[in-house]
Amino acid sequence: MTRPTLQVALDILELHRARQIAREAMAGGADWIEVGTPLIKSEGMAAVRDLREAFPRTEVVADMKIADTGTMEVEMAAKAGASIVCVLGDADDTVIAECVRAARLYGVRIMADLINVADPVGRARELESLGVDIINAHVGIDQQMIGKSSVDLLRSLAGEVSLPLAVAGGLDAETAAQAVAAGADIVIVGGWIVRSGDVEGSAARIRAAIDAPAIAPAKKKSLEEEIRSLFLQVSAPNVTDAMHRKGAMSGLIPLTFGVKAVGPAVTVQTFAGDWAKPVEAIDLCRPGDVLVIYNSAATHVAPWGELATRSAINRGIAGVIIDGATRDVDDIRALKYPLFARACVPNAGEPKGFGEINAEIPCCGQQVRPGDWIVADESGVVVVPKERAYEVARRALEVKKNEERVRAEIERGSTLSAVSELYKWEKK
Ligand SMILES: O=C([C@H](O)CO)[C@H](O)[C@H](O)COP(=O)(O)O
Repeated sequence: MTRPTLQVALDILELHRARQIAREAMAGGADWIEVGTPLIKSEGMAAVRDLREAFPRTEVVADMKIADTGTMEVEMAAKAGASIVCVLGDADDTVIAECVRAARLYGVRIMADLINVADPVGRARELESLGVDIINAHVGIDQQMIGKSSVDLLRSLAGEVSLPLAVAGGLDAETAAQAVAAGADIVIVGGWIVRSGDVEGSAARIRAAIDAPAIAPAKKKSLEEEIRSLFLQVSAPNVTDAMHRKGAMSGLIPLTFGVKAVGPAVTVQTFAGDWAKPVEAIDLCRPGDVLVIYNSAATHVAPWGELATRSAINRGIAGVIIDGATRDVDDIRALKYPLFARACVPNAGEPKGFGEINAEIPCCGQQVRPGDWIVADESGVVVVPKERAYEVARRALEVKKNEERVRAEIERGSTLSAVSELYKWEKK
């Protein structure tokens, strides 16, 4: 088997950072450099020129995602120094044919990207007959967030075309190895390398994985397990960032430090100090649920305390959020239990039995339905609509990964303003 090619996709907005990240990725074992679409949109052909100059002996791939004016775009990328130019596989045949003609004239190759193509196998065959040089089984970043897999797309193409096959979309060391086992000649990795805090090390891990692909049988998780494991890896701020600054409850205090609560909500609506429904709800929760209580935002009387907390622990409840007050905070802290409330007050209420369990409730400025996901840590509490839980969890992990490389650059002595070219990107 020939050694698979590792193409690092520089999906970075700032050229000075892209150049340095490319150096580190090459040191880790990358073969080809891709000037990613976001970099091309941010810096134009200057980015292709710059990276060609910095890496004179490397294949430089311009991810132009050409949709029209094939000749003009291939020509500009080729003249700037690209040796491979990407066209959308979904572009009209006239565009593909023009790209191929221009590529022959300028001595470059064409990679056709199957992102969003309805019939990938049929289109890959057509693209081959139109003369493209490489087919890319690509699942875009937004599509990855709803669980689409580039390795599955690649598998569907195996043996269908005789062109070299590339694969791109959310690959890490494990899935990159699976892609090679499924027939990938070129493995394209963006985020997992370029957003990592250790770019060289991450590239080296992918290199090792694709050079000797050892496939461990994947353990299938349920969707709920998958969502939980993703949310456990991120913070509440990562989650609101992923939701375009939505979902955060306001006015809650984390009463226990160093703990986190993640899980689907069981909701309780009740009147100030009436603790019957909150305590009955404990027995209805499944292990891993989060109990969310609307207690009329009252801060003078508590529907919750130590004995309820001990009961919640016995049921495996992941945490409790109260739009209202709690008492027994010292005991609850000693139990290291994740509890978030508006206030602490010693007054107990009474078990009158008003209210209901598992109806939609307001909670600290947000609406919460049973089954919506809660992510709570020392920064606060976020609610995620159940229909978008997987997607938001994936996006939150992307937010976290994005911060890793930026953090590493600040640790090396830079500042947030310099790393992000803040003045340049202020709204004009
Ligand atoms: O082509 C890409 C995407 O459409 C953004 O331009 C990425 O380079 C490609 O998906 C690889 O990046 P990751 O998915 O982050 O590995």
